Amino acid sequence: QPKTRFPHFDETLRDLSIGDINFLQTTDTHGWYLGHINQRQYSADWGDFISFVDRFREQCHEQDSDLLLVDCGDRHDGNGLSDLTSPNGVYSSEVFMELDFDVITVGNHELYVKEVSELEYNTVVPRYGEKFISTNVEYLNDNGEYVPFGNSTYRYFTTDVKKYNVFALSFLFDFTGGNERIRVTPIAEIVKQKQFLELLEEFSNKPVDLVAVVGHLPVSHDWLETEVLHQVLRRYFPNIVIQYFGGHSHIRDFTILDNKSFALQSGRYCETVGFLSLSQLDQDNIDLDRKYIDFNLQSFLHHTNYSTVDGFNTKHGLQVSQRLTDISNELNLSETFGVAPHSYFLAGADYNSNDPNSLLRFFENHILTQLEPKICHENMDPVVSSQNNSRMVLINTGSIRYDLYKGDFNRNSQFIVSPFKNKWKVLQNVPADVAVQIQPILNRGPYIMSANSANQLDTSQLLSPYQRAVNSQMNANRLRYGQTTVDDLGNDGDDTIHKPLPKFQVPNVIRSYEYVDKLQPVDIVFYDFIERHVLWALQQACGDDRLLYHSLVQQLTFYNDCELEFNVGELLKKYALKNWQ
Ligand SMILES: O=c1ccn([C@@H]2O[C@H](COP(=O)(O)O)[C@@H](O)[C@H]2O)c(=O)[nH]1
Ligand SMILES: [Zn+2]
Ligand SMILES: [Zn+2]
Repeated sequence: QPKTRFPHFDETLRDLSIGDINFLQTTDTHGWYLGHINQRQYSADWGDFISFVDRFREQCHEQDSDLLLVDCGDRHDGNGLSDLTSPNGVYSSEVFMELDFDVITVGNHELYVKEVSELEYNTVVPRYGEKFISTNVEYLNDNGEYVPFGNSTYRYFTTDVKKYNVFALSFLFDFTGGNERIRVTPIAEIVKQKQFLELLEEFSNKPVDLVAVVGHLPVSHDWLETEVLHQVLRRYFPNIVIQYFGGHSHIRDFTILDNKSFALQSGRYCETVGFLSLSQLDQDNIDLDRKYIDFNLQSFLHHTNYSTVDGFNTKHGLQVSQRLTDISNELNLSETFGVAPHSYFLAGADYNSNDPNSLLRFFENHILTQLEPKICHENMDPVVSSQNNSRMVLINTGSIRYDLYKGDFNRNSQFIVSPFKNKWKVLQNVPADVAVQIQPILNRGPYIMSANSANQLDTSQLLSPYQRAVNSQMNANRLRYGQTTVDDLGNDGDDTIHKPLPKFQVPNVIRSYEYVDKLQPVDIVFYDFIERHVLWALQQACGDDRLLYHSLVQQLTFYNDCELEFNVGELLKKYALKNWQ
């Protein structure tokens, strides 16, 4: 980390208002513990955050208040620090675990790959002991038994200062893409199960001052699973505060479920620390504050009343920052592959109007076309038709995770832009009139969330109605671009006042199309992660011609032995080495 991490912004910061019980939330960190090198706004690292938590706890305790720390999962996939080890997360988990959490749980990114789940279960779960919980995710252990993915399905504890009794639960959304060690019971089912209802019954008869649900699911009103859960919890705890913490959709959000129930979600990628305070838990009118703290030293110092970094940093925080530098060197994260001539934006530039700054257009025109067929495994059928056919290479935009910044493009940036190690498959000899329909069909269809199911979500639904509302921030011209959140409490949640970032619609899938003549049959190449979705679209495109659909599907095969060597991140590196020197 360069020493210039302390950003000097002119913006006035909104203060946090400490209450009887206070929370700091992280979610969807995806291994970004080194901080954002290209964005000063989010340039603090995990060591700085550790100092912040310690300093803020001191402040809360001085005011006779509690501080609890929660993490809602998705700690893997999205940064070289996490994804350059095998299994991914070896070093990033070590760094993450330097911080004590009061309640912690899993996200879907701890569950795709078996080795990642094993690492998580065997190291992170024991590290946090009773604080690591999961109510609806189970792990198949080496004895062949399904056990909670965590120490237990709940945690019941008493806070240090106010001696509040907290009953904590944790839920993952209805995720169907887990590996063979994972079993997820959807919320809609678990709320009918005897064992779960008995647990609620048991604790409704114990002293409980607060029910805390630390989950990996969005908090927006249109996410129905939360509503289903809330109705059941309210039956058992009619007059107790129920506080939800959510994640997964990577936004800042706060919703009000009823007069004693609220939900906070704190963004992604170590851009945001969520803050929540609650006071007068036993009254009908709860006093509360929520803030979305930008992940930088200026915010951290401001909220802990420090004026110098030297005074603010704790020994532990500095040690963790040093460890991060050492790991970064060991993994060679700053090895450069070239210099990007300008920035490319995922949602910040308009894909539909062919904006040259659109990352997705750049991928279609220059990156996907770099893919080469390569047959290495003896038992793999050669792709016979590729030489003469046209070719489409199709990916889900969910596999592209972040903007690509002007300047140094290095080993870390490669994983930041696209970390997944998916394999390529090919449908051969697809008639051109059928092939051209695949992308539009998928883009009209539901958002691709998981490999295993045709899913239900519309991309725009990832934003709550409040997020979608037009944001009329004040004095926009003098401010810097950044997050501008509108939630159930209004538009004063961001600790730093920003000018809203441009945000354009992102399609579900993008594709390159290489052809000599548009009538030629097409080889459609795509990530195995979206196989079910592509076959669904192919079926639609074939219409009544079932024979054609079946003969195409029969020839479905791997395109190459691609593994990491040819994933989209590697193609980007290949392009940078050739064109950005
Ligand atoms: O192998 C993979 C795994 C995931 N994806 C994409 O990631 C999102 C889920 O990410 P969250 O951080 O949980 O929101 C999923 O919808 C896919 O779009 C992928 O492309 N390949
Ligand atoms: Zn996530
Ligand atoms: Zn997620």
